[in-house]
Amino acid sequence: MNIVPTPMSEQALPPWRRCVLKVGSSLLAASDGGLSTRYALGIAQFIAACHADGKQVVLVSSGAVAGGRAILRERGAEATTLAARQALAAVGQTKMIALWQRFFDRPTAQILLTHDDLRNRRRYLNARATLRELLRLDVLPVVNENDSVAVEELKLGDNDNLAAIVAALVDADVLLIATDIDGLYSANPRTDPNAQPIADVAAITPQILAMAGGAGSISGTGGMRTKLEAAAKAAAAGIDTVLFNGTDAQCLRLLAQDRLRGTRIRASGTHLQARKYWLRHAPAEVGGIVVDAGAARALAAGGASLLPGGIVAAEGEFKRGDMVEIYLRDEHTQQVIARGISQYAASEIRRIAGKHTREIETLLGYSYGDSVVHRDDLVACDPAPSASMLK
Ligand SMILES: Nc1ncnc2c1ncn2[C@@H]1O[C@H](COP(=O)(O)OP(=O)(O)O)[C@@H](O)[C@H]1O
Ligand SMILES: N[C@@H](CCC(=O)OP(=O)(O)O)C(=O)O
Repeated sequence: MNIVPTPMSEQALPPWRRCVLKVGSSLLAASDGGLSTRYALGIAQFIAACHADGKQVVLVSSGAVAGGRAILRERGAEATTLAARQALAAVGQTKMIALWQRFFDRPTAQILLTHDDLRNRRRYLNARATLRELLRLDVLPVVNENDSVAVEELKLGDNDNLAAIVAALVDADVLLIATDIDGLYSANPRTDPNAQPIADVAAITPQILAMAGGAGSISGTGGMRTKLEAAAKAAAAGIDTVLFNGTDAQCLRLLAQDRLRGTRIRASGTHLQARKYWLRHAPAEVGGIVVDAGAARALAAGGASLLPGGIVAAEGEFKRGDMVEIYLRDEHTQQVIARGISQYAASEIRRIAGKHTREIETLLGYSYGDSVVHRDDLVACDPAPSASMLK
C-alpha cells in the first residue's frame, strides 16, 4: 500500500546567515546501488541560492556507504566484515565528494570527523578553526563521519547527530535536515495512514520522541528518531532544526526564500543566549589571564577578541581549549572582567604576553591564530572581585 501523507502547512522562518545542511543517504542512494544526482541537483541549486544571498552553508553529507556498495557489487564481493565495510566506505566517500563537486564553481572541501575529533578538546578546536577558515574563504565544506577508520563501538553512526554537533561547532544559526519525507508526523506515515503532520515543535518531549520510528529505506540510518535526537542537541546549543523534504523541488525553492513546508523544532533560547550562558557558567580552570586596562575596556565593551598585546600575565597551568577567567588587577584589587576559551596554553601565553600578534609565530614556532581568546568564545562579566584570587 502506498500511503500519501497529509502535506505540511507553510510557515515563515527567521532569517539566518550560517546553516548546517544535512543530506541523508535516502536522497543520494540510487535504487540500483551507488549514488544518484536525481535529488542532489535540487539541493545543490538551493545551496547556490544561499551562496548568492551571502549565506554560508556547511554540508553534512551521507552517501559513502551507499556509494561504495555498488562498486563492491560490481566485483561480486560482500561487506561481511568490519574491514570490508570500512573499505567500502573509503571507496564510496570519493564518489560522494565527486557527486557534490561537479555542481559548484566554488571549491568543495572534504572534512572527515571521528568521535575522537569531537571529544578531544584540541582536535575539536582545530576542526572548528579549519571549518571557520573554509567558510571565510568561500569554500563549501562537505563533512561526513570518517567511516573507514572509526572504531565500531565509538561510531556516531548516523549523520543526523553528527550534523547537530557540527552545527554547534561552527555556531550555525540553523540546522537544516533534508530527508525523503516532508517532516515529522505523529507516526511513521509509511506505515500509519492516520499520521498527522507536525509543523512546529516547541521542545523535544518524551511524547514527541515516541512519535519517531526507524529508517524509511534500506539506505537510511536511524529514521526520525536520530533526527529528533539531533534536534534536541541543536536546541540545547540554541539552534533551531528544520526537517524538510529534499526530494521536493518546490519545497527547496521556498526554503531559499526562508519559507518552510516542513517541521521547525525550536531551540529553548537564542543561539547567543545558549552560548553566553555556557561561557558564563562552565567551570573555569584555576588561574587565568591578567590583562591591562586597555584590553579590559575593549573586552567589557563587547565584540573584541583578546590579543597577546593586552596580556600582562598568565597564571596557573591551563591548556589550549580550557575555560579561563580574565582579570584586571591593580595593587589592591583583582576583578574578573570576562571569561572565555583560551586558544593558547598558559605556558605559551607567558611567551607571547605583551607582544604583537605578528610575533606569535616567531616566538612559538607556530600559531593558532591572532586571538588568545576569540570574541565568539568570550563573555564579559559584571564587575565583581574574584574571591579565589583576592589576596
Ligand atoms: N514519525 C515519523 N514521521 C516522519 N517520518 C518517520 C517517522 N517515523 C519514522 N519515519 C521514517 O523516517 C524516514 C527518514 O529517515 P531515514 O530513512 O533515516 O532517512 P535519511 O537517510 O534521510 O536520514 C522516513 O522516510 C520515514 O519512513
Ligand atoms: N556516514 C554514513 C552515513 C550514515 C547515515 O547517517 O546515513 P543517513 O541516516 O542516511 O544520513 C555514510 O556516509 O554512508
